[in-house]
Amino acid sequence: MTQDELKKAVGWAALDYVTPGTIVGVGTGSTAAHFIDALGSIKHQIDGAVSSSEASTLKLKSLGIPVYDLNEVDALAVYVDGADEINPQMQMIKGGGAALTREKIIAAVAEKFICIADISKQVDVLGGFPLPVEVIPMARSYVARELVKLGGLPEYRQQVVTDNGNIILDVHNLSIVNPAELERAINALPGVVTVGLFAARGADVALIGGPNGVTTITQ
Ligand SMILES: O=C(CO)[C@H](O)[C@H](O)COP(=O)(O)O
Repeated sequence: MTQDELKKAVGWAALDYVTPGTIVGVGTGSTAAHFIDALGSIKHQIDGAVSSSEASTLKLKSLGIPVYDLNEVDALAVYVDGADEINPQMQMIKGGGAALTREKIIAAVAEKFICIADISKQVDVLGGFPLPVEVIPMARSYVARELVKLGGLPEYRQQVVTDNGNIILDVHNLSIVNPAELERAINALPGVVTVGLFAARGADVALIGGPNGVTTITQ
C-alpha cells in the first residue's frame, strides 16, 4: 500500500469516533483531508465542523459541511487530526502544515483527540521531524537565538505565513526526551505563539495505518 492509501484508511476509520448529531473538530493536512472526505459521506448525520485552518474550511465547505466558529461552540466530543510524529506516550509533533496554533486550540476544547497517522509517523523519541514553532514576526530573531540556547537549530520556513499572520521556525537537531518540559519552555518565550509539541495534551486514541491494516492505540 502507498503512504497515501494508509492515510486514507485511517481517515475513514476515524468515522467510528464521530457521534451523529454533533459538531466535529477537524484537523489539517493530507491525512485530515481524507477524514474530511469521509465526513462528507455522512454530512447529513452531523451538525457540522470546526476547522483548524483555512484550507480545511475550504474543503469542508466544498463538500457542503457547515463550518462553525469555535466561539459559537460550547463543547466538542472529538477532534480528528494527523501528526508529523507520535511517540508511545501519545505525545506528538504537529505543524508540518503550519496550522499548529489553531490545532492546539481545538484539541484543548475537545474531549477526545483522535490522531490519524500512517506508520511512518510512529517514533520512540520525538524530534526527528523538525519542531515547528509559530512566532510573531518581530520576534523571529530573538526566538531563534533562544531556541539555539535550548539546543536546537531553528530554520525560518521561507514564504510561509500562518493563517494567523505569523511565521514558522522549524527547529532541527532536537532529541526530545522530556516533551512536556520543552513544550512549557518554548511556549514561555516572548513572541512564541505556540510550539508544535502536543505533550501536555496528547492524543487519546491513535489510529495507525500499516501494511496489516489500521491499529488502534488508546491511552
Ligand atoms: O500538523 C499538521 C498540520 O499543521 C498535520 O497534521 C501534520 O503535518 C501531518 O500532515 P499529513 O497528514 O499531511 O502527513
